[in-house]
Amino acid sequence: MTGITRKEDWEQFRAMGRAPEGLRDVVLASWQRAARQDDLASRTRAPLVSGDAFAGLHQANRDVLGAARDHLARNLALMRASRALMVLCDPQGVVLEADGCPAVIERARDDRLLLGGCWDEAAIGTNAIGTAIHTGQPVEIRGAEHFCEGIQKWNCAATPLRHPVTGALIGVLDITGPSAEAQPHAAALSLAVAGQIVQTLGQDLAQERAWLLETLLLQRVAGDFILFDRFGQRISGADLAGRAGLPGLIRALARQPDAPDLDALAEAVPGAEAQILRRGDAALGVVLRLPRAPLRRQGAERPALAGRGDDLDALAATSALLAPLCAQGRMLLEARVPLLVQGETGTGKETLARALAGSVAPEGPVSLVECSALAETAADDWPIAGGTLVLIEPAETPPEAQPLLLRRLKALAGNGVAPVRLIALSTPDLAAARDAGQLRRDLFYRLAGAVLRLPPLRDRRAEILPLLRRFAGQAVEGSRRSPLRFTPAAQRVLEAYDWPGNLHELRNVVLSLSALSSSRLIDLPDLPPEMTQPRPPLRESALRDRARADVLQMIDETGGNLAEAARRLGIARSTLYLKLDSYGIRRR
Ligand SMILES: Nc1ncnc2c1ncn2[C@@H]1O[C@H](COP(=O)(O)OP(=O)(O)OP(=O)(O)O)[C@@H](O)[C@H]1O
Repeated sequence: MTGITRKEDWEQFRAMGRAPEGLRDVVLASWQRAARQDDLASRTRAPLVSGDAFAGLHQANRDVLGAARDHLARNLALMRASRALMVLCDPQGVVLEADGCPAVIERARDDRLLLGGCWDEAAIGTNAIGTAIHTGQPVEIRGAEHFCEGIQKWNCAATPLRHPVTGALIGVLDITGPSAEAQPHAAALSLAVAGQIVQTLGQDLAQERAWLLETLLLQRVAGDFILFDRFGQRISGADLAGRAGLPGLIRALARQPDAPDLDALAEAVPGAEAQILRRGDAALGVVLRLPRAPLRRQGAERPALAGRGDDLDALAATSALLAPLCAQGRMLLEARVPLLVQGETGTGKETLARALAGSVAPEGPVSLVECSALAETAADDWPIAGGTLVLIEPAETPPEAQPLLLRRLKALAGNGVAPVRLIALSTPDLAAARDAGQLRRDLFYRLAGAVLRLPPLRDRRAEILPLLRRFAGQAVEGSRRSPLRFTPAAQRVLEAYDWPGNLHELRNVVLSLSALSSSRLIDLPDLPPEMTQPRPPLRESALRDRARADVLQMIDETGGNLAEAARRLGIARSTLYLKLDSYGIRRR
């Protein structure tokens, strides 16, 4: 602890630039910065931002203001009793909130230690707010340690506030009182209240993250995704942190959700689709849906996820139900019978197709084609020299592209030199799509040489716990966290749940729980409420009515956009069409 800085010390420094003995380093460094600014010494009070600018700052800093509100109110009586003010500033030192002893407020008004006053060092020299911002450390500045004489009537103690997620400076909490009156605990109190505000902000943000995860779970997102909060921090999903500028892009997206820079995003993650998640008017996060493997050209390198021979063995070993499917699939594919793999979303159709392709033709390329993206003219780059062609959702092939698809398939079959193996993956019943006139009959018979049906997870309950453990392990890969464990009660609920989104849903639930759990042990209260709340038994007709109501509500919510409605329901578009048909609803 060093001695008290007297007015003479400050005058000596001003006149001769000589630092008084015992002056604290933090004060000396700040004085030297201030002395380099020509016009600063003559300032008598802090500058004021305009009313409009202040309103903008209030809005921009609403998170920290919201987190601070209760703490400021709770300390008001103490501030009044100790003849002091508690002041909250933004990261540039502009006062956003100030309250305390009325007599002190009156005096502080003259110096503009009030809403909109700017207490940055560059604006009014050495003071606790400005110096805490400059150094990033808590600091106390007493009486004559202030560089501008007009504000030497104050003692102030300030603590920088740091964002609980990003660590960025988000404001300053300051306690100021007259220098003639001792404020022995001001520094400690400023430190304590600043800590409480940051803690509350952290809790608010944790709630936001939980809301984002729940929202995503309810949407039953199929396929791979990455969920970000509005600060560009990844909450769940694949780690693409290495992609240049991705967090910045996500922050920009969440800040300006109505004019997203989709070009920049497409450049960072080609083919990804961004959806802003909003609660009321506030954009709280962004989910990036990652593209499926794109169309692969002949001879293209095998996709990273491509199956290998041992993948099929591993898949077969998962359950007694998958083993015969894997064995039959392999024999059929070896005999070049076109395979149709049929199953609800997330039952593992693509995984099975890749494993089959890898086991039968380990060296050949695996080419995936999204049939919904086929156009009348765009199939020239199909592989025709061996390998496996996987057609995803053939029922979604636009009608105008179906003749071309048929011609292509005929050509592939007739290529005796290096014939292509064919696997089609369909979520809706492809025969029903054929009967509904959605898919040409000749196309259907060319694709469905043999049908492999992947049952939904609710009919493969023996796989649930092993999958749970596998996904829990995947969730912590590359991190120091330990895999989640599940209490017996939680395991029973998870095993009994119906999993309408199948493995996608199971994986999403485990990834989300893993991201949120600090204890690493999941019990009943941690599970999504829809799993633990008892549901009254419904008769079949009531079930159908409810499903119909859900579908219609989603279509309503998406303004009639069927593709979007299907995506949010977690079903293929063709399935939605079939459902609408079965409800007797005509679509445009
Ligand atoms: N046996 C398995 N073990 C572990 N993970 C699996 C297994 N089978 C599938 N998965 C994972 O489950 C998810 C769903 O699998 P997949 O994408 O193959 O299903 P799908 O039926 O093709 O889904 P969709 O109809 O939505 O395209 C994927 O994340 C996949 O990696």
